[in-house]
Amino acid sequence: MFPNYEFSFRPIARKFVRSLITNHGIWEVREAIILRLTDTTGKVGWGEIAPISWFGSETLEQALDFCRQLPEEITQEIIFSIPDDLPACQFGFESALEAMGSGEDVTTTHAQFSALLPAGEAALHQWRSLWDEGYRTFKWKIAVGEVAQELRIFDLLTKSLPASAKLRLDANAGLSYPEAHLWLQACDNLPIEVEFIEQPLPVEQFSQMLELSEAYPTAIALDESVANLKQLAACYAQGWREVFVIKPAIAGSPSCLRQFCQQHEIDAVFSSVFETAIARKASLQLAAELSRNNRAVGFGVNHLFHQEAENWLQSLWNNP
Ligand SMILES: O=C(O)CCC(=O)C1=CC=C[C@@H](O)[C@@H]1C(=O)O
Ligand SMILES: [Mg+2]
Repeated sequence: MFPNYEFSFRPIARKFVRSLITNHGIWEVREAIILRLTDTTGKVGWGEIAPISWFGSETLEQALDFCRQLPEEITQEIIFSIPDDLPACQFGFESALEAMGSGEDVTTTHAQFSALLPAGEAALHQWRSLWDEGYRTFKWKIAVGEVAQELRIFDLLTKSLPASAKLRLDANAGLSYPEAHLWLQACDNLPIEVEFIEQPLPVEQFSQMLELSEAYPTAIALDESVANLKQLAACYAQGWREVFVIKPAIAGSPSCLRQFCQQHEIDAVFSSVFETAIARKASLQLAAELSRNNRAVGFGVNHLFHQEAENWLQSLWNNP
């Protein structure tokens, strides 16, 4: 018989310092659910449910409905039977359970993180302060503005970044097939390394992305195409062996994710979903366990939020 856990939850909302602009649109506020499990000995485990519905996870409302229909006392059996169409809930509850016996924070330096740059020419003005903070890998959103203008900014950016910097481009599925060719050609013979172009085409154009991955030296990373475990397994089964961007907080069950990554040894880049310190800790622990090829993790996003609010959440988590 599994032990019971006292369960409580509440929605939270955190405003981005400045709107996050991607091909998916403009994102002003990051909403999520913070949950707490308390076992019979009084040990507490915090979890976070941070859906991204336009990536294919459940919506925040669906996650709230799921939490509302649960009893105040839940068991591991309930947690491990959360359906696959609620991947953010699977992550939130299972990582809260794992947090009960939580180990120390994973120590990482900024050099092991990739910092997210603002879309458009604002990137030209922001990279230096992030470089000074210690970041050496940067991600820039493309397919937000007009392609010729973005290629011009890209040229300036690759010439202004130090030669040891690495740059990732994230199209959020917003390029056309011809534009993807243009960007991949523009990535050749540059003064800095373009590590990969992330999700250049829509999810349904998998075969075109597989073809692009074999046609150019610059790697392609799937993100929206592999947002949850079912998609991850499907793309692997269809032959994808380049980069997989894994967002643990929306991928689903951490134990199933571990099993998949250990079984298939994929080239994974772990990525933030703009979570609080609660899901960040659980995600970075998974990244530390499952990352290969020494790729920076896409968690250089704290600068996108007002830090005083983040500190309050950190204290909530440290002093239940
Ligand atoms: O992966 C990173 O470097 C930072 C996180 C990040 O870029 C994203 C998080 C969530 C949704 C998207 O806006 C975006 C992405 O597409 O990877
Ligand atoms: Mg992405």
